[in-house]
Amino acid sequence: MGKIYYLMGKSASGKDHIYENLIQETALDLKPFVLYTTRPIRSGEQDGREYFFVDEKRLSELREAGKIIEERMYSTVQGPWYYFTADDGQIDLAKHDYLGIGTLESYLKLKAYFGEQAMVPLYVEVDDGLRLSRALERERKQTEPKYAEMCRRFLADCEDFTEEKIAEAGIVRRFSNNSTPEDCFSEIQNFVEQQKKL
Ligand SMILES: Nc1ncnc2c1ncn2[C@@H]1O[C@H](COP(=O)(O)OP(=O)(O)OP(=O)(O)O)[C@@H](O)[C@H]1O
Repeated sequence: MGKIYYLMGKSASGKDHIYENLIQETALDLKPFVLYTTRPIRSGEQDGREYFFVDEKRLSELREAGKIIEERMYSTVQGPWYYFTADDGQIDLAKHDYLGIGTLESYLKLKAYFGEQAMVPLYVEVDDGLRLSRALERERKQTEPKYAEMCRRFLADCEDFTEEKIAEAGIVRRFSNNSTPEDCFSEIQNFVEQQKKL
């Protein structure tokens, strides 16, 4: 039976970067598990790669069709943004292993939906000061930097990723991304290789 490897961590902890590297590692043979969002696409992102970028009308259609596994709404400085996971036929655990990115909350809902044995959490951590400076550096490179939203995300993370919530989600193993991206990636790569042998 296949597994869903699920990357989690606070904003700017390096999930996208690690995701890209893991997906490209052909030996791991992980298929992308793509979530949906109604937030505007950022420069450098591609529809169907980081997320499926859809509008609220599409979300309503999927809701009405009973296809939503989990959904979250964030009140941002640009209005409400929805992030959601849909049972749209992309997952076939009889055939493949998958890699997704999400939150603790979505991880718990996926665990309830697909079963605990199907889910492997990959929790990435970076010291707050370092993470904030990486977030700022990343935002500066955007054509229209959204600093207020960056700050909101940083503060919201403190509530979304409390130690209690991490423990409640059953997350024990943590991967530090304080050092180089290569160090963090190779630690996760080794872990996934071990898991695939189980
Ligand atoms: N180990 C590292 N050392 C230095 N910079 C890093 C490292 N890992 C990631 N970065 C940089 O930090 C920034 C945030 O990384 P990334 O966008 O991958 O984070 P994320 O967790 O996907 O963020 P978000 O959840 O906000 O989308 C990027 O500019 C990335 O290039």
